Amino acid sequence: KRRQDRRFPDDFLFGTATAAYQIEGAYNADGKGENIWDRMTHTRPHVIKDMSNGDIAANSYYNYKRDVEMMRELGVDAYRFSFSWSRILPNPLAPYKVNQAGVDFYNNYINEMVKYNITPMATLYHWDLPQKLQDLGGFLNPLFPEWFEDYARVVFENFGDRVKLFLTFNEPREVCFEGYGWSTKAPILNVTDVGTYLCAKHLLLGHAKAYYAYVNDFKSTQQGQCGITISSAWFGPLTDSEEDHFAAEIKRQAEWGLYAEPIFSEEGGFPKELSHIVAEKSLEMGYKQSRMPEFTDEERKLVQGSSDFFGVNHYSAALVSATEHKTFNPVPSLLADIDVGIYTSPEWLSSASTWLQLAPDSIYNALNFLHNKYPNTIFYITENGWSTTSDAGLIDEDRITYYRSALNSLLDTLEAGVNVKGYMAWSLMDNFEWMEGYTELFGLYEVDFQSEARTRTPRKSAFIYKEIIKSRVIDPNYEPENLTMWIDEGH
Ligand SMILES: CCCCCCCCCCCCC/C=C/[C@@H](O)[C@@H](N)CO[C@@H]1O[C@H](CO)[C@H](O)[C@H](O)[C@H]1O
Repeated sequence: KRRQDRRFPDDFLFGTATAAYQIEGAYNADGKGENIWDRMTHTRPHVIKDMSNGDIAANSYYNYKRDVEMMRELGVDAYRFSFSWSRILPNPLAPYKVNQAGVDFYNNYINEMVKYNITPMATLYHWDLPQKLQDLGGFLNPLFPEWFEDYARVVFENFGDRVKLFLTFNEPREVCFEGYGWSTKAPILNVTDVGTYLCAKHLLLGHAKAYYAYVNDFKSTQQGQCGITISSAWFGPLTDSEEDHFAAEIKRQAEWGLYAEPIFSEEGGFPKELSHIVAEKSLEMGYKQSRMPEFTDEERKLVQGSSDFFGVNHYSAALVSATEHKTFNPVPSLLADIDVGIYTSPEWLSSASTWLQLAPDSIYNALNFLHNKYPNTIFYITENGWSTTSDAGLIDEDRITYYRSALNSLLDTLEAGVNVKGYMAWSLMDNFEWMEGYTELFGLYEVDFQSEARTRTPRKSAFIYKEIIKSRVIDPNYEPENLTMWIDEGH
């Protein structure tokens, strides 16, 4: 039984997170260029569950002052948001011609945060690739690392005087596997054999080039830090058998090791066992070489160590079996390569999202594992949260249960000596949930998508999170008196 007076350190950064395409709207305002989500939702609307899009979303491009007011209401220390590449560089091949209106928007947004002592944490890429780059192959083009470095330099130059925490990419797995190796995120390319692996290599090189651009040309004056966010669900073995332990390890390598190992491991390069499996299967199937590309020595060294911290998006867990619960997958594909089954317990509380359950101790299991694998690494939890259906309303008891459980697991993690410096709740407000449109909502604040103003109203969970941030303690019995929000003094 956990003690109830355990505290988060005073300097621990509590915040919330969002992403440009999911909240900003203004998809074609003031010179913004087209991105892959604009193109996909406009030309193939049926791929989104409710045929919706992010054209207006929460309209944060115009509502950003209200958004910062909500941050002040919650009393957050930090706010994680992302830049829209095509808003800043409508022609991404011409990085010397910025869209001043886009730069002004982010300047105003950041200034409003800084004015109220809210630390901005900025992601350079949260899935909204300029369409022009996709027309040239996107992450599959070997020129991608150069395009990304050019864009990163524009961001550091314009915003690095006030932003001290940068993240290059949000969730490489979702970019590469879901977008290129599968069809569950734009650009839904479904190149199952090589899409994930080629994208992973170019993404990692782009990350490393941006990181060293920061380290060599900006860090000494700006004094900030630059990391990457990797989705790190927990995958443990279904049984104690050796086969299931190995299956869980291979699943971890395929889900996040593919992106973490080249940066954070001592050896560098893609994960060993997974590389071996993919190489073997590729040759058996008549490929000339492994479908997983190699890094040259120079590339491996460039990527290795290219991060000041590890951003973890953590939501859930699954148990992995070498023999049970398998599904049919296209051959060849990453899922066929690893050939394991996954299981989630019916006893775990379910959210509105098929992939998201409250799996006990999952933060502790994932972070402790990563800490042991990559000792001395600094971690931030850059996303964690819970979805409800669109008719769920303001009294969101399941979300409260989830947040209390997750934060208790985080306290266990801190007590075990893992160096976690912050926690960003996903999300500040309801937003466009990618392929699920507006059918799954993650907001601490409800957004009325029927109103022109996109009115924001705090849910009960917002009051619970506010109390945790203020007291640094998780009181399981705390109940707000009513749902009227206020701003505390000093915020
Ligand atoms: C269809 C049957 C499913 C069975 C259950 C499977 C359970 C698997 C559990 C592990 C989940 C692994 C995939 C994890 C994905 C998430 O980390 C990730 N996609 C979250 O991305 C962020 O999500 C937010 C909310 O979805 C938000 O949209 C944000 O933009 C993303 O960064």
